[in-house]
Amino acid sequence: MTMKIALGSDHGGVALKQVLIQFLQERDIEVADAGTNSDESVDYPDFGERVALLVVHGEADAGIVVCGTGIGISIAANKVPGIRAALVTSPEMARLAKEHNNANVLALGGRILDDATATACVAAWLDASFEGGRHQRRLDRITALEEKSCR
Ligand SMILES: O=C(CO)[C@H](O)[C@H](O)COP(=O)(O)O
Repeated sequence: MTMKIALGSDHGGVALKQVLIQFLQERDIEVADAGTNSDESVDYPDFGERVALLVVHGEADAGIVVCGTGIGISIAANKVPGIRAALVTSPEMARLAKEHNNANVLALGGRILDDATATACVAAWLDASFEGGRHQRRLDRITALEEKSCR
């Protein structure tokens, strides 16, 4: 079955988002582009929310969010219960974000990473598998924390 990934960015991440869309399509991965699609200044929480909702509603298998640093848009995506957005700057972090954290959203900085490093991060995240075990116990604690703080 084809995997579907939702991508969203602000103006600081739009150029990298386009590079990543092409990279994913070359790997036969279906893409849902949640915008933005120009250099015009926009607010990253809107696009972090869009991607996060596509993922938690099951309309995408996972998401990628990009802003200038990746910081703001990852904070925004992580406000949606069920999202584990990981901001990474290296392929090793990206691999561990899947193996240990089962990150369902990858966050990248369009003004921080060059295209080759960013695509290597995405490849490492996609190719890795969640290890479960002690890591699942910790994710269960995060889910419990979400439920506790939403009450
Ligand atoms: O990285 C970001 C948030 O973490 C944004 O992309 C950045 O703050 C946008 O800045 P500006 O409006 O000056 O282009």
